[in-house]
Amino acid sequence: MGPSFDDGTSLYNFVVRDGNGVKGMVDSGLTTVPAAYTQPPRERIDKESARKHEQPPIDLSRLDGPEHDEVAVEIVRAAETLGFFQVINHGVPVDLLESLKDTAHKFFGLPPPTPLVKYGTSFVPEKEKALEWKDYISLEYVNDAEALQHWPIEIRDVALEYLRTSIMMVRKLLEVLMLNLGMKLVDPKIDALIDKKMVNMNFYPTCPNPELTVGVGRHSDMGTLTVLLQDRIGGLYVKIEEDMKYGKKGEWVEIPPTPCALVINVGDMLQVLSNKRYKSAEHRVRTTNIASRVSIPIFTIPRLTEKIAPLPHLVEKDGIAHYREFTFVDYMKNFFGNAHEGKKSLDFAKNVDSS
Ligand SMILES: O=C(O)CCC(=O)C(=O)O
Ligand SMILES: [Fe+2]
Repeated sequence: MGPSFDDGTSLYNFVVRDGNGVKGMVDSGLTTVPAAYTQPPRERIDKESARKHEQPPIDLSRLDGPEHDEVAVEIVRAAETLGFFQVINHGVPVDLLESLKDTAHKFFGLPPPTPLVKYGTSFVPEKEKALEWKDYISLEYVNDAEALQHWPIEIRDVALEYLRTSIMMVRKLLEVLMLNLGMKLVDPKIDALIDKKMVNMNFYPTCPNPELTVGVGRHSDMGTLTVLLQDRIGGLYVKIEEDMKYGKKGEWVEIPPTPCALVINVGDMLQVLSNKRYKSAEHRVRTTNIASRVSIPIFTIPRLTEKIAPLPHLVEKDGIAHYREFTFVDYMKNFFGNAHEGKKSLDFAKNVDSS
């Protein structure tokens, strides 16, 4: 008889303690998802009704030429509207993107236990509505030497190269976005906003009941900017915050997999600093019964002790501060102390006077 996934303890033991992951459940021949992974109806994803977001990717190589200002406007527009956009000619080698996806598939194909891989979400049943259909590994970057020492050997070299090349791009994007907010940026401020970096590898195993599950539930990213590499399977949906030419408020649009492109999204910290101009959009990921999917995000977050608040001259201009000042570490504790619930994490920083 195969393992039982009906009660929380044996599920936890199999998936987490014994390191089999969601993938291990699938490989054991499971035909229906266990109750713990079944989402309440309002969280399920109706993939038929989601349209694709059809904005073409932004060509970042144009930032270095005579069209710099036009590209800067495209970046700012994207951050102010959907909060998600795709970029090409981003400086991250295209063959590296391919090897990252291959490496992720191979890594998650290794027999368990792979001790550094975390399975499911927080496994705090009183907080989670239902678990996510996902296995992942999170690599925190402190410096090259520590990464070389602690990151799993199978993935560390490609992950480091990805981080190195992506961060140069993140810096350029942040300069454009901050300059548009009227901030003359000296490098140290940018550095403080992207002081901490994490490379995650997400593996979404094939799911027997994709209509009942989510790969990742509705959330916004807590940091500054996120870079995301997705494979060709697709399934990343973003919620539109206000009516725009390609969609209506509240509608979900899919960010279509685009060859050679990276996805960029605004995190909560940029929404706060910009006093709500830039959108840290709610997003989620569906599962499929066709094939497993990998995605590889880089999260950039501020220094833990950094004080975050809307920029004072924006508050003056707007006549209101939509957020109060807080220390980033407190924001982070609140973020991880609660289950994903859309953009609720931002309530922590909301000013009582703000609508
Ligand atoms: O897998 C994806 O496409 C997105 C994952 C995501 O939103 C996250 O890890 O924060
Ligand atoms: Fe995310």
